[in-house]
Amino acid sequence: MIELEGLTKRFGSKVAVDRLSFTVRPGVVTGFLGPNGAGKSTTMRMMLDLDNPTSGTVRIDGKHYRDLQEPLKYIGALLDAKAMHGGRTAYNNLLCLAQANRIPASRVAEVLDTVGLTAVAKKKTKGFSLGMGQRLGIASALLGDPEILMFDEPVNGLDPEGIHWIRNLMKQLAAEGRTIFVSSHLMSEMALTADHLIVIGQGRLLADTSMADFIHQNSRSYVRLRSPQQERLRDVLHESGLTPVEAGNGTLEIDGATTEQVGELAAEHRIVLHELSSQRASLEEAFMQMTANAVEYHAHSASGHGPQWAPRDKGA
Ligand SMILES: Nc1ncnc2c1ncn2[C@@H]1O[C@H](COP(=O)(O)OP(=O)(O)OP(=O)(O)O)[C@@H](O)[C@H]1O
Repeated sequence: MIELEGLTKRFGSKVAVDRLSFTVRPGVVTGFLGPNGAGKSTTMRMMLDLDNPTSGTVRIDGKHYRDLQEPLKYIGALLDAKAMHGGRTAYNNLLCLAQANRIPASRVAEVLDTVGLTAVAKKKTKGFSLGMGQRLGIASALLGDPEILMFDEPVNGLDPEGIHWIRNLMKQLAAEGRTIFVSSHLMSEMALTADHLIVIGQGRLLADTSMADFIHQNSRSYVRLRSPQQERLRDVLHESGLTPVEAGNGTLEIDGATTEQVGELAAEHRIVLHELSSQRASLEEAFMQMTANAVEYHAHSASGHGPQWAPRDKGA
């Protein structure tokens, strides 16, 4: 378990992390979301004692990081996959880390196997692709067999097979009862991986909720339908107090209705339906909706000369 209480970090006059309090629990994958510059990396660095908080605390299984004996056995992290020694082989990079943390050398081969790098174990890492570097970074996080794992943008540079692999790995580690904390900008991927979400904007906590509740609370849900008898259907819907809206391609959308309600109404009036579905916005839409006012930079698209980045008004 990771517990943050009033965690704050200032860089000069810039408040990068602003009184963050939340708990990352075991047994689930917790996604960490926020627009660029929201303070995610700074928060993760403070969790690992790589940055000192200006105020507030982080506890790892009830203790400060610096009080953990052999911390890699408590918490493993992938923050910067390029942080390996390029002149050393994959095996030797991990062996050095293992020896420095009193982890048995036999564990190196195990984690190389877990991440699929056994065949290149004896190759120097400077020749590694981005994806291989990510896998090696994940191997180093797993080295101490920790109960808590933290991944900053783990799918960065991975191909579809690699993305699928890391998704399953995180789910499997969570199912083993471990605490998994992961940041990503890839919303579609996060939607498939995380059970719980922590969302921050401009250093502040915006949401600490389940994935399902987050999408439910921050997006529109509606019923979509198509019928070859659209005029008649519209009349029937209106008579029942519903307000269908034309959505193009012969499709109607109705807010505040259920598929059961609309389906039964259509059947009652012997109206043929070619489509009847319940629609919910994606995590990406919900995220954009929630963080709209917490994005540091927005593109001006009206110029016709490509995006120009400009600071947004940072009121409340
Ligand atoms: N060492 C530093 N000195 C000064 N400002 C910093 C420093 N590190 C981060 N910041 C600022 O703190 C804010 C939060 O940065 P951080 O990298 O934690 O955000 P992030 O959510 O990880 O962003 P991204 O999604 O772009 O990686 C940003 O405004 C950044 O410019």
